Amino acid sequence: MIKLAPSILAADFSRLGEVIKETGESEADLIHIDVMDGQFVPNITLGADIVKAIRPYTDKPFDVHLMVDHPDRFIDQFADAGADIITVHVETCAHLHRTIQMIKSRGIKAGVVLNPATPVDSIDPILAELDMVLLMSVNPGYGGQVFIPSTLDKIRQLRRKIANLSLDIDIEIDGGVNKDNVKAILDAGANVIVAGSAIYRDADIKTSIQTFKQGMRK
Ligand SMILES: O=C(CO)[C@@H](O)[C@H](O)COP(=O)(O)O
Ligand SMILES: [Fe+2]
Repeated sequence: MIKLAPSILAADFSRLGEVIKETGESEADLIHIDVMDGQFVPNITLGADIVKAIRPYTDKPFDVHLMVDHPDRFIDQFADAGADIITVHVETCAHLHRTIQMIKSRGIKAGVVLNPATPVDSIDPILAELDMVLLMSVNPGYGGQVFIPSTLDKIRQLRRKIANLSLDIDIEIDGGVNKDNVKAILDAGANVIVAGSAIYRDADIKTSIQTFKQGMRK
């Protein structure tokens, strides 16, 4: 199933509750929440207390993308705050299998994120344990960057691998996705699309999401 996960990183943080409510009333399938620690990535965003504060504004699943070193330290906090999916970067996990088990032990979905320079093969041993693989199509840290075209080959490679193993795993793409490149990304085999600036740049969030989803269905 094809899904859209608007990234609130590009939203107006001064009215975050309202933004979550409007996104919740839209055709969005998930709400993508970028957590950055100023260590693994050169930027700081928000923590579990903010996720907890916005949780009452919608029932849509929260897709929490952890861009933090040693993510094991924060999994319980984000699960308690209301995350439905937690993804961790393979580049940050010394014991990836343990981290994935920690997430799943909380009864929520678990995914792994790969930076643009990290090969798809690096997660072969853990693939069968995952609900989702997130392929970064920019180097993480900021919204509004340009999509890296070699991501398309990684999507095809990963989709082939998943099909060969008869697994049921979502492929999510994050970074620089817009109405002009989203079809190529879906055609390559991705099924979950993160979009930040392409969605929240417009004041009318619901219409922006509706239009973006129409473009995904074409
Ligand atoms: O994880 C990240 C950035 O590190 C993303 O989720 C961005 O928030 C996507 O923003 P756009 O590239 O769509 O503006
Ligand atoms: Fe993200």
